[in-house]
Amino acid sequence: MRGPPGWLVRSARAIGWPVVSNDSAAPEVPRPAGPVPIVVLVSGSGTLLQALLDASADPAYGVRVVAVGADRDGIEGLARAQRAGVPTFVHRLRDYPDRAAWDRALTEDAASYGPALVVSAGFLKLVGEEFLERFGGRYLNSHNALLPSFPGIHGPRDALDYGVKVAGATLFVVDAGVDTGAIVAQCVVPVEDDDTVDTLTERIKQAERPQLVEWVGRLAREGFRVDGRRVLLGDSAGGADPR
Ligand SMILES: Nc1nc2c(c(=O)[nH]1)N[C@@H](CN(C=O)c1ccc(C(=O)N[C@@H](CCC(=O)O)C(=O)O)cc1)CN2
Ligand SMILES: NCC(=O)N[C@@H]1O[C@H](COP(=O)([O-])[O-])[C@@H](O)[C@H]1O
Repeated sequence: MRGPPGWLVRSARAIGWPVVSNDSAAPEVPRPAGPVPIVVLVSGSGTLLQALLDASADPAYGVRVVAVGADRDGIEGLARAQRAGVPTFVHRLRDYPDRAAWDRALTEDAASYGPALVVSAGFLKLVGEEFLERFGGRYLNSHNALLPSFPGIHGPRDALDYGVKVAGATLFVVDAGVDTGAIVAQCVVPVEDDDTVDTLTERIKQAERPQLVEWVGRLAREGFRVDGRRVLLGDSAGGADPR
């Protein structure tokens, strides 16, 4: 995958946030002062979201969760956002005539908060073309398996069924495939002989939370670009320091 195309760079910059790009014609702009705004998408208990909320309480982290979106009501992830005073929005697939209409509503709501990055943290829906056109190259997903093994929504179960000896989590830049985007970071945990899906899922999450916090912070603070299968941080990407 190439870096974001020129029009996407311009649309990100239109809201005041630089996207480091392969497009040498796209002018660099200085990063605005203040924390980098992110929108987080959730479908469940939201412990990854909580890790981001906790980290962003420290101004030195440099990231602010400006909104939390979900595909369902009544989940602890939304309650965590509300307790933190963060606005929420919900779009249930079944409330829309088709998937494209749902994708458009999700895209528009997320975009209305002006995020520099969107982060899926346990969001159990595939986003569509409109979402990827708006947020392509700046939409991250944390997945509870060591990609490219065990994509989908049952990573720990599929890993156990296969009999692997290590499992883990992958943070990647989402593309149009399912869990196929360029990898930002991976962490590894052992699989124990007596593991159940629940124990392995929890062990993975314990490693996944600090990984997510560390890398969302670095990507947001330093800028990045996608070069083929590699994700390069601002300085190593040869781009201008976004600060
Ligand atoms: N276009 C993409 N959207 C998203 C990706 C992605 O790689 N490409 N990653 C996800 C999260 N994800 C795993 O990390 C994931 C989410 C959902 C599915 C999926 O098959 N969902 C079904 C519904 C399944 C169900 O609810 O039982 C669906 O959307 O219809 C696979 C992987 C974030 N979005
Ligand atoms: N493929 C998507 C997927 O399965 N995502 C996984 O859901 C969990 C969310 O936990 P949380 O709700 O406690 O943050 C995380 O482990 C995340 O990788």
